[in-house]
Amino acid sequence: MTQHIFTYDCTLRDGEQCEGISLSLDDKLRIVERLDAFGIDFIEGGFPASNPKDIEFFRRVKEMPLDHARIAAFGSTCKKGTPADQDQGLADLVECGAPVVTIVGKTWDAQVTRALQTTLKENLRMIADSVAYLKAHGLTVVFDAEHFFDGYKANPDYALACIRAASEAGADSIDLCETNGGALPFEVEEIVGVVARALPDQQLGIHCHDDSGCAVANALSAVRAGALQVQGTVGGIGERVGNTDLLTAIADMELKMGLHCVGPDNLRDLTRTAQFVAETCNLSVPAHHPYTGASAFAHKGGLHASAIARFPEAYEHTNPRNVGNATRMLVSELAGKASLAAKAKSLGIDLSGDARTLQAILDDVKTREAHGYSYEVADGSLAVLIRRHLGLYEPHFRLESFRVIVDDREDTGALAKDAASEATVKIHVGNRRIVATGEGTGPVGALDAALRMAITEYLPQVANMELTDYKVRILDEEGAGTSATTRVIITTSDKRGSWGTVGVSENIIEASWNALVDSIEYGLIRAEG
Ligand SMILES: CC(=O)SCCNC(=O)CCNC(=O)[C@H](O)C(C)(C)COP(=O)(O)OP(=O)(O)OC[C@H]1O[C@@H](n2cnc3c(N)ncnc32)[C@H](O)[C@@H]1OP(=O)(O)O
Ligand SMILES: CC(=O)C(=O)O
Repeated sequence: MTQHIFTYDCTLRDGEQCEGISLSLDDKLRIVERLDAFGIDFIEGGFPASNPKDIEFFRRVKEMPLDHARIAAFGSTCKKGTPADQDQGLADLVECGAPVVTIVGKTWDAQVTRALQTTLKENLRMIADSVAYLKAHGLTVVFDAEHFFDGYKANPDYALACIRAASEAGADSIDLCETNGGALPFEVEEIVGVVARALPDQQLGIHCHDDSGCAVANALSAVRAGALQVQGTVGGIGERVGNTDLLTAIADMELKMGLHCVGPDNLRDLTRTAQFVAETCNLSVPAHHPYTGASAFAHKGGLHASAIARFPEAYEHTNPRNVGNATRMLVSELAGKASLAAKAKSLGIDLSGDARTLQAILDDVKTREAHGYSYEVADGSLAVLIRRHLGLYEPHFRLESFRVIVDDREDTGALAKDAASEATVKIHVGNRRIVATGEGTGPVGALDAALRMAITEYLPQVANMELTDYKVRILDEEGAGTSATTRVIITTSDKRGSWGTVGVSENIIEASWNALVDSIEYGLIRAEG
C-alpha cells in the first residue's frame, strides 16, 4: 500500500508571521474551508495565547463542518519555574477546544541557557510536564522541536534528550524544526535518520524554513529518512524568508516519490488552491512558482515549442493537468513556427497546414518586436495581427481623428482632482460618423471614455469590457529624450477572462490609443465567438 504522509498546514500561524501578511478572522475561516476540501490532514489555526482574534477563531472553527482536516492550536511549553497545570498558555490551549495541540519547545542547549535563561534540566522538565499535561486532557499532541538541527549539531545528546522527554511523555508526533533555515538537505537526511533509529516507535515530522533556499528539499530529505508528517505553508509564506511550500512538497511527494498525501484527484486542485490562498492573503502566486505559477508550464524558446508539439514531455517535468495547471506557448522574438502555430490554435485559429503564412506572421512579429512591440502578454494584439495576415480582420470602427486636452487648473502644480483630461474622438462605424467627448483623470482614461461613448450604442458588447491594467515602458534609446519609443500594454477583462494588447509609438497617447483599439477589437472578436 502507498505510504501516506500527513500534511500539516501552518499558513494561519507561521504564514501570519510573514512580514506584510495579516489575515482577518473570516480570511482564516475561508482558508480552513478550502484546505479541508483539498485534503490537508492538519490545519494549525493560530496561537490562542497570542491574541483575541485567534481565540475567536478556535470558537468559530468548532462550528464548521469539516470533512477531513483536524484543527491544531499552537503554543509553547510551560514557562520556566511554572508547573504545567498552572501555566496560562497551556490552559489557553486546552480551553480553546482544538483536538490537536502543537507546542514548541527548545532543543538547542544555547537557546535554553541564553534565550530562555534557565537550566538544561528545567527545560527537560518543561517539555515532559507540558506534553504529559496536554495528553492528560485527551489531546493529540505534536511537539515542535525548535532549532533541532542546530541543537543536534551543537550538542547531540541534549537535543536527543529533549525529544526523548517529549516522546516518553506521550507526544503523538515529534516534528523536528529547522527553525533558522540554514541546513542543507544532506544534513537533514542524516540527522533525521539518526533520530529515526534512536526513537524507532515515535512518529516524526518536519518543519523547515527557507533561509538557505532548501526548505522543500529539506522536507523531502526528512521524509526519505523516515519523517511521516510534513509541515509547511501555502506559497511558503512565513517568518523571515518563509517555510516549506506545502503545496510544492505535496506535488513532489505524490508525483515524484510515490507517496500519498491528498491523492491524484485533489492534486488536480493544487493550482486553484494556491491561487485561492494567495488571493485571500492579498498576494498573487508568483508567475515563476513551481507547479502553480502561470509560467510553470509556459514555453518561450522556439526550439522548446517545436519539440513539445511532437513530444510533450520534452520540456515538461510532469503533465501540468496533474496539478491543475496548463501548458502555454509564448510568442515573441524567440519563437519559431511551432510556437506560433500552438499559440494561434489556443486563440482559435488553425495555422498548422500553412507554413508560408506562419513564416510571414513570424517575420512580422520579429520585426515588430525589434521596433518595441512585445507579444508575449499581448495575446489580443497577436490575434488581431494573425487575422490581418489571413485577411480575416474587418475593423468594427475606424478612427478619423482624436484630440486630447490635459487640463491643469490649479496653481499648486498638481492636476485638478476630477476630470483633469478631456478627449474628443471622431469615429466611423459602418457609414455613421460619430463625434464624442469623454472625460477622465488621465488622458488614456478620457480616450477610453470617448471611444466607448462613440461606439457602445452600435457595438453594445463593448459595455461588458473593462480596462483593468495599464502599463507604460519607455524603451531604452540613449539620447532619445522625450522622443524615446514608448510601449503601452493594456489588460482588458470581460466576464469570461482577460487579454492583453500592445501599442508602440514615440507618442505615449498614440501608443495608448493603438493598444486601446486592439483591446476593443479583440474583445468584439471574442464576443462574436
Ligand atoms: C519558532 C517559532 O516560530 S515559535 C512561534 C513564534 N510566534 C510568536 O511568537 C507569535 C505569537 N506570540 C505572541 O503573541 C507573544 O510573543 C506571546 C503572547 C506568546 C508571549 O508574549 P509575552 O508574554 O509578552 O512574552 P515575550 O514575547 O516578550 O517573550 C517570550 C517569553 O516566552 C518565553 N519562551 C519562549 N519560548 C518558550 C518556550 N518554548 N517555552 C517556554 N517559554 C518560552 C521567553 O523566555 C519569554 O519569557 P520571559 O520574558 O519570562 O523570559
Ligand atoms: C515552530 C517553528 O515555527 C519553528 O521552529 O520554526
